[in-house]
Amino acid sequence: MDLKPNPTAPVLADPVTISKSRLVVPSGLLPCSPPASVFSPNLLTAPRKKAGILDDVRASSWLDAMKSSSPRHKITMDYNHELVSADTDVAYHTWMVKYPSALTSFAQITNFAEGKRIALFLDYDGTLSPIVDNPDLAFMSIDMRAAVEKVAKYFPTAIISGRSRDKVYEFVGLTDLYYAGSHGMDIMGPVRQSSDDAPNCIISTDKQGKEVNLFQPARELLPTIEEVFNSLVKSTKEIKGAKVENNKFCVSVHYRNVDEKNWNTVAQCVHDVIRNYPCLRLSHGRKVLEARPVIDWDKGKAVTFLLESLGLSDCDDVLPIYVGDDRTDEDAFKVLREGNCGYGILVSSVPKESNAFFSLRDPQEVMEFLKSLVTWQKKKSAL
Ligand SMILES: O=P(O)(O)OC[C@H]1O[C@H](O[C@H]2O[C@H](CO)[C@@H](O)[C@H](O)[C@H]2O)[C@H](O)[C@@H](O)[C@@H]1O
Repeated sequence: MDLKPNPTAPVLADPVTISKSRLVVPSGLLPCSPPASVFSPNLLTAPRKKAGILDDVRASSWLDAMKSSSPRHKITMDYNHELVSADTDVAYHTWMVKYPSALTSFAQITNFAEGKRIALFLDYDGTLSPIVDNPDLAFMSIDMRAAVEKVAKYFPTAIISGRSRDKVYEFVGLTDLYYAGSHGMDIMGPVRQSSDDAPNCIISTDKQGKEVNLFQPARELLPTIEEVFNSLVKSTKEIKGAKVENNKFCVSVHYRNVDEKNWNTVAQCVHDVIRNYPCLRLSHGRKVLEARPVIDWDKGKAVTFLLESLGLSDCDDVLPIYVGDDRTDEDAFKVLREGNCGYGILVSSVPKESNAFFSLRDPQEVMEFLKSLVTWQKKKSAL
């Protein structure tokens, strides 16, 4: 799979993912379907398909994607590239013309927010916490936690992560926020006025005993995902550095610490397991392959869902801002861009094609941005 930017292709399209979902997602649930179908109860009716020769081709295309996303193989413009050189510094400044810094454009953002309520959506890894080798040690700093806590006092704030909801809650450790785990497939939010349009919602209680709404559109697949997790742990156990993470509604296979000469073994192991589960598809993040349910649900849908749940879906009164660094965050950027209703902010220290409007270099700048929002809101309230 070639991840190089192609001006004629949709931004960051993932051919493997797309072709697989086209095979199995009921037509009414395809991304272009009208919003009414978003909460269809039939999200999991994926027909069985046989594994075939195409699957081997797909396994090798995943290896290509893994290689092309490594710094030695690419110069600019892709999602897992993490080295910064003098050349890329020049490229970065050129790129920033298209994706200006949210800090230097702060006045523009807040001008647009005049008379509106800001709703804030934050990704976790690479946004609130720096990318580190061991996913279990991706802690956010004390300062960042304080900044998130403050900003959430002034603006409705949600964390939307690829991690399991419990895990990201453990990392963030703040109560006055909303949390969506598994790339938006596990949302704990406020009780909706009407759940007619969201049949996968159940009433539950949060850790403080407060009544909340739990939305888990792939709930039926939990045993399957557990099974896949166990198979992947088993099949990758001999690969030095490989790590399998159970994110509840998706399974992540990390290859950040695997010698590049063994990446093909990782790709093959993952592919060999996933090919037996047509209800799952593969996607690719920062040095990670992820198996996730074939349902028409992503971080973009999660943003729409949370805005509705919070009674904040009127674009005239609300300005949603989504801050994220990875490919799955693009779904949310796209929803905001296409709905012409909010701003996506891409966190990146290298140029990447994106549906975001603005950029921030790293979590440190994210923290500055959050603090600026608080200062701005405080000043406004004091007037
Ligand atoms: O949506 P996010 O909150 O950004 O989560 C996406 C994935 O993040 C984690 O993996 C990434 O960060 C790790 C820690 O810095 C890094 O070691 C890994 O290489 C990155 O891919 C998390 O472990 C995954 O489960 C998430 O899906």
